[in-house]
Amino acid sequence: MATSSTPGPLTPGPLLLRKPVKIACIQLASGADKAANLSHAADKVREAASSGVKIVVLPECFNSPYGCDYFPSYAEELLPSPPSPEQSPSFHALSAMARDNNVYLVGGSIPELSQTTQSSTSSSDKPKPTYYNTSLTFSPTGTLLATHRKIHLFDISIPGKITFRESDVLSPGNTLTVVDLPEYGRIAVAICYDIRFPELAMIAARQGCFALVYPGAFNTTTGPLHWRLQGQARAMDNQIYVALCSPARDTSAVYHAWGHSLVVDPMAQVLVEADEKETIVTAELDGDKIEEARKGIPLRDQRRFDVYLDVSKGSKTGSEP
Ligand SMILES: NC(=O)CCC(=O)C(=O)O
Repeated sequence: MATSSTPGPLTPGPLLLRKPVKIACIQLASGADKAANLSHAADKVREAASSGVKIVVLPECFNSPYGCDYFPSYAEELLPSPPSPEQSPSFHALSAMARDNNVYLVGGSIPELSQTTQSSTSSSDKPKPTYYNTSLTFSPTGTLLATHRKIHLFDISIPGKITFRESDVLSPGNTLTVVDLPEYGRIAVAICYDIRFPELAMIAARQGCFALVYPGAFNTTTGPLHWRLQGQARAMDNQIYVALCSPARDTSAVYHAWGHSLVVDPMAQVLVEADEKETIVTAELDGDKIEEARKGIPLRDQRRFDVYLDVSKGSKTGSEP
């Protein structure tokens, strides 16, 4: 199940990933038709599972176009859990994809609608819609294991290139998501822009995860600069596997995703990387590789938390402003 706490003691090395496991990132081509996107995703999950994959990852906003104008009209209610099929066709489709193919499924992300009632002194309390960018992870029996709401919203402005403000429409989540996959170990799930915040990845790694999994949709400005680099950096910092799963690029859409879904190993080597077209990339994850990396370069035992106990407050010895 998902946890959201401060880091506990490190899990002893060999237990991080109990046995090798094959992961797939489905670089899905989706369009404006949600039902068609769900059905296409189901076909691709079946295809991935037929090659022995046990952990399948879908991209950010896999069932809709990506953009602030689209979030409200594609949003689904996820509460109560499980929601009814009317509230969330995507929840039910993802659960069936996991169950029918006997895989763990990190179900990309979907826009989530949460109807919160504002308490007020007036007699008519009106529900206020709140939207999140939310990732659901299912077990091989189709049970929901974790819900991650994107914590860091994608608000950037690079003049002449790209301006995007998720926070115009979306609200941020507030919890780190670590998911136990009983046969294998733990993974962390976060969404796209979350990858730019190494603190999140480090906490997850220190909670004993063997992989950081990011459904994402970088763009054609920052993608070539930072997508692969971020994946390699998080893997290198934490000596852990990293999987990034993008939508395929659709140049007729408003937002042009970078693509290039990839898997990086604990020594920060890219094991597999797509181009921009629809495809499935797979890689075998092996716990021994994590141990090997950590034995050779023993960062775990060399950290100086006595010096940088809390980065938000500067160094512990504190000579900087
Ligand atoms: N969907 C996103 O969060 C995009 C993030 C991105 O492109 C970046 O540069 O960061």
